[in-house]
Amino acid sequence: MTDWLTGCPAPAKLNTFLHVVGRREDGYHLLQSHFRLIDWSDTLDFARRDDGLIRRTHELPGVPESADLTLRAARLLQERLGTPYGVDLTLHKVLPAGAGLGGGSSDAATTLIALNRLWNGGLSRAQLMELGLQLGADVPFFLFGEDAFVEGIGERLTPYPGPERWFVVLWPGIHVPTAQVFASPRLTRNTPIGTIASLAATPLRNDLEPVVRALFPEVDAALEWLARHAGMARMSGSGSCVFAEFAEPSEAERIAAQVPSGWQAKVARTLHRHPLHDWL
Ligand SMILES: C[C@@](CO)(OP(=O)(O)O)[C@H](O)COP(=O)(O)OP(=O)(O)OC[C@H]1O[C@@H](n2ccc(N)nc2=O)[C@H](O)[C@@H]1O
Ligand SMILES: Nc1ncnc2c1ncn2[C@@H]1O[C@H](COP(=O)(O)OP(=O)(O)O)[C@@H](O)[C@H]1O
Repeated sequence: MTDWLTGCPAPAKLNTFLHVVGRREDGYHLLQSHFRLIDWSDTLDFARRDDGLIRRTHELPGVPESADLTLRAARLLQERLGTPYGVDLTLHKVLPAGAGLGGGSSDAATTLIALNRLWNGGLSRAQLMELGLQLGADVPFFLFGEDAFVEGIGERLTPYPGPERWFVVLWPGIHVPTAQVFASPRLTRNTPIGTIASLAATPLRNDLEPVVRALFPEVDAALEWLARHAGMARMSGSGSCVFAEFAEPSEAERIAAQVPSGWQAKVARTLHRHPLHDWL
């Protein structure tokens, strides 16, 4: 049994569309969405400890240890397995947080996958997905590990592979609090439920976009700029990142090169599978 794992990737996702189709009794919203993995990632290192302690060696601005999704994931798995092992973990943060890319959720998913291996946990993909849902609605998707049609609050997943694409992902430099977006009285919560086939024939839309545009002028400006230069633009998840989609990398690079200074642009490509897919 190996006692460390380094350079474990935690890739981001984009929502090519997102419909809010209802609300659960507990206030959580029911969604239908196409989640795609992209090759823009955080990375994590893990060193097993024999004394049961779980420690981080990184700092995350604004995120205390008690809220860090990597530590929360490690503690949850340790408890579930009843293992005597602990870990020193290090997150190399690249992805903007609170940006609709699911970075924190992906960090949590990679932690569960890596520690399940490092601690010889033996949990299946389905068991880890169930555990991951306790950490956040996006976590099961990253454990599923491939493009998916996502329903419920994020726990019902059907494989939904999309074509190879390149995206210009534009980060307007702000963090959007997901809970504030879902709490807005402006949010429409009654988009008709579709099937994969019917939705494939429907124009792509993110129901959270009008709410975020109205609350955060930076997101509105980024969407406007991208629509003008790329001919299309949508927001991912609850923002703040917006993106345009291309069939060729050269076109994406051309648009990214024109992005005004002050905004961060990244050209990202679709991933066929999560890089750690075969670890489960
Ligand atoms: C909207 C989406 C779509 O991909 O993405 P992000 O922009 O966050 O990546 C997700 O469903 C977000 O998932 P995630 O970021 O894991 O959300 P959570 O931490 O579970 O929830 C944060 C808060 O948002 C609200 N929430 C979240 C998900 C959901 N389906 N309905 C909700 O009402 C709840 O108030 C919850 O307390
Ligand atoms: N490891 C982590 N990386 C990023 N954010 C984290 C992490 N742990 C906790 N958080 C908290 O989760 C929030 C949402 O993070 P993230 O998943 O990146 O955004 P989003 O849900 O918009 O995609 C952050 O604003 C931060 O407070």
